[in-house]
Amino acid sequence: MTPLLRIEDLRVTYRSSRGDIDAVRGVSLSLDQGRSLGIAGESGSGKSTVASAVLRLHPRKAGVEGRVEVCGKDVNSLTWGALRRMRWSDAAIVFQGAMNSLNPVRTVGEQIAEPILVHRPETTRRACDLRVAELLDMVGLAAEHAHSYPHQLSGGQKQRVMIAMALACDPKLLIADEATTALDVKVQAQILRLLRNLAVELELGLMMISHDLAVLSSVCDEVVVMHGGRIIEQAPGPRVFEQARHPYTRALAGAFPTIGDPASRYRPQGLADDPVTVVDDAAEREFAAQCASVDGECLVHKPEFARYAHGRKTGCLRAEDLGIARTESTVAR
Ligand SMILES: Nc1ncnc2c1ncn2[C@@H]1O[C@H](COP(=O)(O)OP(=O)(O)OP(=O)(O)O)[C@@H](O)[C@H]1O
Repeated sequence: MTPLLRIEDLRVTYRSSRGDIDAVRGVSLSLDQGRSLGIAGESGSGKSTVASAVLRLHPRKAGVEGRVEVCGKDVNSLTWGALRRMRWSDAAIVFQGAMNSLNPVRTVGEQIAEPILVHRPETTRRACDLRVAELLDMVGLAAEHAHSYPHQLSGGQKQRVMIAMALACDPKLLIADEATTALDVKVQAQILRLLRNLAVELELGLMMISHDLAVLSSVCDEVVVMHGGRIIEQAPGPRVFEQARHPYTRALAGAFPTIGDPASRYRPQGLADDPVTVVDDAAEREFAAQCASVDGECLVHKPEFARYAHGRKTGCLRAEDLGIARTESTVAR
């Protein structure tokens, strides 16, 4: 079966006045219909760049190499017209803080209807109203909310509207990029439950991006962890905590926010240095300098990304010393 999403050796470089930034450096992953994949990592690790590449939303000047396929379509060779059709109909995205991008002077119903009317212009007004009511129901909002303005809704309700909008054209792949980060803990849990239930009911492929490993492990079948533009670990979502082998994943698992100091939010615990954001070929060694389990070899060799028991993959040279046996041969990354 062709995966819904297949990314092969993706590399994305941003051009900036301070020089090139290799934001993604050889990411490969795939996602089947009806499955959910989480992407974890600190700020600057390249998570959103992967999401942008799936919908070709990165700046035009960015350099992109590798292959991205959505529903079997090679995203980077689509014409602009085909790309427009692919967005919303094959894949849709809900961004962090997207709820604040709702137009304050248009009703919720008008805004949910917009992608339907643009992408399916043959839809009658009546059919569109029915679809809006159905979408509101799917995200747990009463049909009357179609007549509400954004300021009349809570943050959680606005995020539900954004999810309804993303689902308007029946995409098969839904990407949620930090979609619950700005919400309080209780509402966050409700939205996560909603996303998980929708993914199951509609048999979506769900890609969830978050710096919060707990959030991802509660929703996703599989979690990959990014550091410095690379995937450094992959594990089944529900077991990512107890089975984390890479010291960076373990540090991320211990991350918690400090009240009153937003800059400290979700800083991985037990690492010595600043996170790697502007990355280069030495990023693995930079991580080694931060790592509590480092030994001499880590400072010299580039770690292999290898497969271990129970569907785990990790890019830590010392994984075997740290408690697991390799079961299959090395895989390219
Ligand atoms: N449009 C851009 N132009 C230049 N550099 C960019 C651009 N977007 C991202 N970057 C840089 O690319 C790197 C990866 O950024 P990205 O946003 O993908 O990381 P992230 O893990 O999603 O972080 P966050 O959680 O903060 O969004 C960072 O160094 C970032 O500063």
